Order: sequence, then structure tokens, then C-alpha cells
Amino acid sequence: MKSVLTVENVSAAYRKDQVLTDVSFQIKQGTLTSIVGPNGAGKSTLLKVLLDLIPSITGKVTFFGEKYKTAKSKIGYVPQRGSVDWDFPTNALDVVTMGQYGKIGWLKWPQKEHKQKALAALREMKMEGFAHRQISQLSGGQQQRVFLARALAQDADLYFLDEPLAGVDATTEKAIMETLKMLKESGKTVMVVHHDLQTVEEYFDHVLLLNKTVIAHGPSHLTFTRENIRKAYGGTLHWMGEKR
Ligand SMILES: Nc1ncnc2c1ncn2[C@@H]1O[C@H](COP(=O)(O)OP(=O)(O)OP(=O)(O)O)[C@@H](O)[C@H]1O
Repeated sequence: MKSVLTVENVSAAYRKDQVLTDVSFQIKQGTLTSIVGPNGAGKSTLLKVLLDLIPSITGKVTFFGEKYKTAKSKIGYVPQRGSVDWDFPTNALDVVTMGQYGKIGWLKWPQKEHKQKALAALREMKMEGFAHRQISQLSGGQQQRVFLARALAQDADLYFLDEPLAGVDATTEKAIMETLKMLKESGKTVMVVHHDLQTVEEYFDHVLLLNKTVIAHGPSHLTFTRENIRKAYGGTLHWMGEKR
């Protein structure tokens, strides 16, 4: 399988505080990878650096062999739900439609086809009935589904999701994971910041353990070991039971 993302020696800082040091890894097409590490490990920062939202100090990132700027239309991003202003006066359909901006062009109005695609994505996430509801009047789980629909409508090849399962109920978690698996099965590549260590192996075929740098990266069954988890988190691990 070819590599869709190559990260070479990336370091990043907020003012003087270095958050990422010498991060290098490659992601193959068709993989579903969890990015796992303790609070403050730099997981969200890594996504933001990859997506050119904050600059890196050093290093090189290539998507499909190209720079972010030229590969942008093939990349979808679902930020943390808490990082968005849900009071912004807009409805679910518009949020999903606007996700296609890269394809529509900033100075053009969305066409019927874009709305139809947005509606289809909302249907996929079982949110069609909420299309005209103000986003401030959706529950947390429903907002997360709208975000997923927005990513689906973007029709990207590589997706980044920042904690999509945070604060959602079991039904929404299942719906989101089914969508991510469906994307993977259709040859797309997905990277997800994930916090529930209990479900890493069940949900993701690859894992990237991060704590300011890459602690381990590879197939979950080989990489998500007690030793690597301890290296990433430090301390003792009570929650894994008899984990390797
Ligand atoms: N805008 C910012 N300005 C200054 N420091 C920041 C900023 N955003 C994050 N940081 C710091 O950078 C470090 C990494 O933060 P980041 O949000 O990337 O971690 P994370 O692994 O996603 O954490 P969490 O699991 O808690 O969401 C933390 O020490 C954090 O305090």
C-alpha cells in the first residue's frame, strides 16, 4: 500500500514551549489509526501542524507526495467539538454544505448538487431530520454526527478527526465507528485522536503512541503493548488488567 502521509522530523512550539520534538512517521493508504497519548502530549497540536493551522519549527510533511496546500482538497478535518462556536447562527445543513467550500470556491454560492450531497451525508449519519435545526439546538452527540456528515460530504481521501467519540453515547459511538470503518473499506485513510485505551485494539488497526515525540507506531496488535503504553503514559496501568 502506498504512503498517503509522510512526516519527517517535525518539531513545533507555542512561543518558547516546545510541544513536539522530532516527530516522524508514515501512514499507509486504507489504514484506520488512533493517535493515543496522555493529556498535553501534543496530539491536537500534531493535527494542527499537519493541516498548516500552526507552523512547525522544523521538519517536512507531505500528503500524497505533495505539500498541504496542493493536497488540501483530498484532506478532511473534524476538529474537537469544544473548539467550535456552536452559538453561531446557522443550521446543520449549512454546516455540512460549507464543508465543501474547497470544491465550491470561496466566492461562489453552493449549488443544488452541493446541498444534495450535504443532505445525503446527513442521511448517512441519521441526521436528515435535523437539517434545518440551528446547530445550537442540537445535543452534543448530534453535533458530532453533523461534523461527521460534514467530513463525509467533503469526499476526502484522508481524514483527521480530533476526539470524535468524546462525550457521545454508545449509539452515536457505534454510528461513528461504522462510518469510519466504511471509509477505510472504501480505500480512504483515517487518523483519529482517541482517549479510550480500552477500545484502541477493537476500533483501530494501527496506533500511533505520542508523547511529544512518537513513542511507538504500527499495527495495533503488535504496537499497543503494555510496555509501549507505559512508555507513553508513565506510571502503573490498572485499567488494562492482564494486558501484555
Ligand atoms: N494555543 C496554545 N498556546 C500555548 N500552549 C498551547 C496551546 N495549545 C496547546 N498548548 C500546550 O501544548 C501542549 C500540547 O497540547 P495539545 O492540545 O496538543 O495536547 P493533547 O495531546 O491534544 O492533549 P489533550 O489530550 O488534553 O487534548 C500542552 O502543554 C498545552 O498546554
